[in-house]
Amino acid sequence: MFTFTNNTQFGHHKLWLAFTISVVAFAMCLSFSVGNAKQSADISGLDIVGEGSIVLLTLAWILAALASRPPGKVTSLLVFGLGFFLFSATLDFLDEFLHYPESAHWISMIESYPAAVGMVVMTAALYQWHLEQRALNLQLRRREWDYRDHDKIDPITQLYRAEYWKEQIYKLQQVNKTAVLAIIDINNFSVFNQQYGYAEGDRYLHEIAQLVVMNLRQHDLACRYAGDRFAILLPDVSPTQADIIINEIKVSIQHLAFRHNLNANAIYTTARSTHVTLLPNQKLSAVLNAMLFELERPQKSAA
Ligand SMILES: Nc1nc2c(ncn2[C@@H]2O[C@H](COP(=O)(O)OP(=O)(O)OP(=O)(O)O)[C@@H](O)[C@H]2O)c(=O)[nH]1
Repeated sequence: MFTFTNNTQFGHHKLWLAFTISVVAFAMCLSFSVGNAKQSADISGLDIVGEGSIVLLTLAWILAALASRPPGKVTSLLVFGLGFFLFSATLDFLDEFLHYPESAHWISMIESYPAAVGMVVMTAALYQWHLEQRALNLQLRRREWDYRDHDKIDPITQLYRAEYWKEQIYKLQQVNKTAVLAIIDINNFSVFNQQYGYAEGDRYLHEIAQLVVMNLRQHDLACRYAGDRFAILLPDVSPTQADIIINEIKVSIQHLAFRHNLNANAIYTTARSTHVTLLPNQKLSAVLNAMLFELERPQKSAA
């Protein structure tokens, strides 16, 4: 759930949290200062549930936006818009309990205006969000294709897991496309873990993942296959081009100078790989088994 820990953005939004509390407090002060309590016979339980839920859900939306988003234009517009909406919703909710004298009928009249302003501001926020997402989509190329499912992202490498890779392969096969599949395996990674610890191993895997992504073309895909293995999908590529790309990834990994703690001496590693061209009518599971078998063979054969 939402907490103030590193996993959420709350820590950056103390002012917006204060703004949200102030909006509710201001609406309450305004209503209580001019309204008188209604007789219980005039209070409708159904309206209280309906309008109370709108207030609670708007608050939940604000908290969700603040928990998930970094500070910036989109977040500010979203929370500002939702804040106006919350103001109207709170007034609406409170007038279920309060009766306003003739002289204070303006309060019921102004109730709907902040909501309308809030909607306009939120529309602007959503437009800005769309522009922001277009920029982010470009950064995500080579890590994510046309379908987002955050549950399938591996937290260590920040790449999608093998399941996603396979789904994208099936999609290519469905439209009769040929593609090259590759698996890259880091050599002797268990020895690295033993020497430097699992946490450093995680950091190493993360850095290798960045390298793999950097070496791909814009429309390729890199995923984490399992353990110290990376899965790559190269559509629209000739066998020679695929050879070059995969070889360059391995050379990059070989040149990665990983530094453990404050140690100036770099640690280097090597990787081996296997790749095949998958035709639309081939069975992925059979091809994958053959690739994994190839990787397990003595290292010369899958170099
Ligand atoms: N740090 C870290 N290690 C992992 C993770 N997942 C798997 N491993 C380790 O990766 C190692 C993989 O071992 P092996 O499959 O024998 O691979 P290897 O030691 O590279 O051996 P070869 O591939 O034959 O060279 C094991 O020690 C696993 O514990 C992970 O998420 N983080």
